Amino acid sequence: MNPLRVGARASKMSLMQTAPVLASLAPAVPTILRPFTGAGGDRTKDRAPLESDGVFSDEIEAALVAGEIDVAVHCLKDAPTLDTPGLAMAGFLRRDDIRDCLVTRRPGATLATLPVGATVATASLRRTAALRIHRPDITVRPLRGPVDMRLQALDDPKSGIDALIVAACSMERLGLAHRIAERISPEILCPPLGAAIIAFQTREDDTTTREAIQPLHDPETGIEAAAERLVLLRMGGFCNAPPAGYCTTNSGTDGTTTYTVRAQSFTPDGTTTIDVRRSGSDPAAAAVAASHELARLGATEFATAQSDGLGQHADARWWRAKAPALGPRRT
Ligand SMILES: NCc1[nH]cc(CCC(=O)O)c1CC(=O)O
Repeated sequence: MNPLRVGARASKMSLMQTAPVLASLAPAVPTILRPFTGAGGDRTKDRAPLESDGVFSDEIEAALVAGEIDVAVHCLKDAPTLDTPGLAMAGFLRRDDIRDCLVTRRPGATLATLPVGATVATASLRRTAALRIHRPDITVRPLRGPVDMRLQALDDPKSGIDALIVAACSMERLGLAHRIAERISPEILCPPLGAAIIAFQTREDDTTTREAIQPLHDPETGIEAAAERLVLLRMGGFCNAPPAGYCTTNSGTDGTTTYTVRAQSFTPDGTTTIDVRRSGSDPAAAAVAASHELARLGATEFATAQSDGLGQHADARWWRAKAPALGPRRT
């Protein structure tokens, strides 16, 4: 068969997570990798625009639509919530560890034992909100850019950064799992919808390519991914904003499978959190039920307020001005 032309972001993490996948398709399916150096890679400045829907993937999707590549590799977390017309997700790799992790400059510290007043670098609203709840003494320093560049900043003693919070799977994909100081419980820091899932996107009508990549697809992850995208769709969320959450699969000894969808929304100053779980044998129904409950408790207002105030999310005063209208802490 003709080689599959695969498009992926050119960051170190993207290339390191994509290369083994390509290798596993050979020799039956030869592949050629085309790296894309789009908007996502070099936004290390904290005044860069928020990571809104599709900012990482627009350029790769355009090449896919134009027929310049056959497969796009995305972190599902960064992929557009709505399928771009003519394109469709064709497979999902088995999910990695969904947890975020703490990476410290000096070994040994955990979120609980970081010194009072330590500086933790993250530009994520979700991570900032969790820090404000669990460690209000910590100074949050906005830091964007590829994970390997954030690590360089951490390791530079002049940066004054004591720790980072990044996805555990991004450290694993970079071959840096040994630098993980603590894998943070999802009860303390809820992962984003679509975390730790690598997705393959093709043209919708390209059955040849869709079949060629089927050996890579993990059905359980596919179901969880679909449930999580449904929550995102219903809540109007996007990569760096609420809601957070995930779907888990539990196979009972009696042959039944139960899906639990957790969904969470919060204000970044940590004053208000909504955290819901819905379970059932139908993952889509669980996702819809969790979304309804989140909306009923006011999360849609959170999401709207978040997207109104994107540039100001680090400004606690802005949040205090908005938060009273959103009601007290619910759960
Ligand atoms: N926004 C950057 C990004 N996009 C996906 C991941 C992690 C990998 C994944 O969840 O698939 C990361 C880095 C991070 O959050 O530390």
